[in-house]
Amino acid sequence: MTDEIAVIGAGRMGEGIALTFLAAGLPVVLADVKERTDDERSAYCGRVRDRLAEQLRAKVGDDAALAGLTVCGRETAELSGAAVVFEAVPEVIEVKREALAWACTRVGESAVIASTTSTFLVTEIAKLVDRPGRVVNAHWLNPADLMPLVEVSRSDDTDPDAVATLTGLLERIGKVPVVCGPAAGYIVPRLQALVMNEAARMVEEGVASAADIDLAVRAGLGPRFSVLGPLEFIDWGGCDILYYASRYLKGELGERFQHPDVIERHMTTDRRGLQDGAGFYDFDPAGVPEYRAARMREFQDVFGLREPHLRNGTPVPTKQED
Ligand SMILES: NC(=O)C1=CN([C@@H]2O[C@H](COP(=O)(O)OP(=O)(O)OC[C@H]3O[C@@H](n4cnc5c(N)ncnc54)[C@H](O)[C@@H]3O)[C@@H](O)[C@H]2O)C=CC1
Ligand SMILES: O=C(O)[C@@H](O)C(=O)[C@H](O)[C@@H](O)CO
Repeated sequence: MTDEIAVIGAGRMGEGIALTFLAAGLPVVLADVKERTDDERSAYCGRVRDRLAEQLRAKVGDDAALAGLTVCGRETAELSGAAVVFEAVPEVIEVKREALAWACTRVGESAVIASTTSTFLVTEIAKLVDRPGRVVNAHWLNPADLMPLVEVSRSDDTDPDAVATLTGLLERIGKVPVVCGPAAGYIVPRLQALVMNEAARMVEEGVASAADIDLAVRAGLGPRFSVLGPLEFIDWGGCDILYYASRYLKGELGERFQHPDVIERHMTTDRRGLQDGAGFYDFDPAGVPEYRAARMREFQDVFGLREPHLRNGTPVPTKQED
């Protein structure tokens, strides 16, 4: 496998992906495939290159890795050497169709094609290329160069080697790939859509100010979930707590708080979490004290990092009244 990466679309995500690979020392072809005049293309590619040079300097101390970057237009892009091609054009299916059809005429036989789409299922994206088995969705979070997670979504038709190539590459540059099926919203957008909508609803209902809701998440939910994922926290705190809380919240706030069947099953099959030695995870009783202590140390590390930031974080710019 060659080391070369191609990125199609030089916007927010395309630039962030290119920056990530360049900083890791891998060569990148960054192709701007929007129709433009020669002058527009030249100016656009120049701006992208300048921005990446500046970001590389900020990230790794110099822009030496810029030597591995080719920024080009669709007329001159040479993608045949790329092991993995990341498509990062706007979230419009016709635009993706056009860009991927173009890419298929340029990429090598064994290249993996990874779409950064936030919403389209991998089964839909696979219809837009010549060999559907080589298509995987790679959902980077924004900002792409900083967020460790990349959600990798595959379908039953995806070649397992394509998934292995992509996850191997991501791990090699220090990312944390998580593989999921072809379900709408992957993992993070699905979870965060509920959280963001509920936060907005609380502002609308006058429960608290936007700033206080955001602080509650930054000082509470966010740091906690960086140590204990939500399923681990169900086991940690007790499935019974979630079960009774869901019933109460459903009664007070509505149907959207209905728990799924699996929560009811865990209640009736002695899988309430740590207290039963089983839940979403199985716990070896002998290992539980050390497990708890280790997680508490992780909490201390996180709060050590977060405290000053929470107290002295960058203020949100506020519009001044005339
Ligand atoms: N912005 C975000 O926070 C995130 C975006 N994504 C996904 O990444 C993909 C790219 O999004 P962004 O980088 O935010 O978009 P963007 O708008 O910043 O960049 C898109 C790039 O495509 C070019 N472009 C515009 N119209 C085009 C056309 N008709 N044909 C070809 N190229 C065209 C633009 O000039 C730009 O270079 C989308 O699928 C989006 O859903 C995924 C995660 C987060
Ligand atoms: O989590 C991200 O960085 C992105 O995937 C998004 O924010 C999505 O575009 C979406 O979840 C926004 O609601």
